Amino acid sequence: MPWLTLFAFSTENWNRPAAEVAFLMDFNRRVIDEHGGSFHSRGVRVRYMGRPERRIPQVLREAMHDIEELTRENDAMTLTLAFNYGGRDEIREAVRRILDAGLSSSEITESTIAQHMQYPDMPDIDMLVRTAGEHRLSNFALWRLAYAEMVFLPTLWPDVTESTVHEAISEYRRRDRRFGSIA
Ligand SMILES: CC(C)=CCC/C(C)=C/CC/C(C)=C/COP(=O)(O)OP(=O)(O)O
Repeated sequence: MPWLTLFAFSTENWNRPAAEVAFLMDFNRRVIDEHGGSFHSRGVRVRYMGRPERRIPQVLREAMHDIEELTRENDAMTLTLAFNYGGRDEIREAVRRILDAGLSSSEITESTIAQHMQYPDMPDIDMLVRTAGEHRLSNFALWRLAYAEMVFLPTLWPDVTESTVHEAISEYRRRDRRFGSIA
């Protein structure tokens, strides 16, 4: 199954001016209102990654929950919206779960950490696309990006079209993924 994850609001984005935060909350609500039905009819499973319980307006939290429930059984693709999400926060949460489960230090492997993240079934990321000419991770998916191919584009997010996506995929196909090996 293909996986696509969009970084829609970070744990640091609360530091933006209140009007911008309100815009992003509203924008994300509109994504659900305007596209939720089409995601469902195309068999897309929509999931939210991050901390919905913290500071998110209730009306948006309910809409997030509803679209997750509606699309739960879909299997054409998983669209994860990283919302109120931070890569460090995700790792911190996994460590907390491991301690709560009473695991001892000898039981901690890389797989144990991955298995205690919010979505243990989520695979490592193959390609990261960062838009707007920025060249940083901004606390996104730190664990799963270990061997991701990074594609940086000058295009601003609102200007991204299908052809921008094809361009990024073509760039990815030119890459030689070695995972620490030599071949
Ligand atoms: C549904 C959807 C995909 C909405 C998109 C709206 C959008 C582009 C929101 C930006 C949110 C975000 C997490 C930016 C990450 O970089 P940053 O700008 O917070 O980090 P930086 O300050 O390090 O550049």
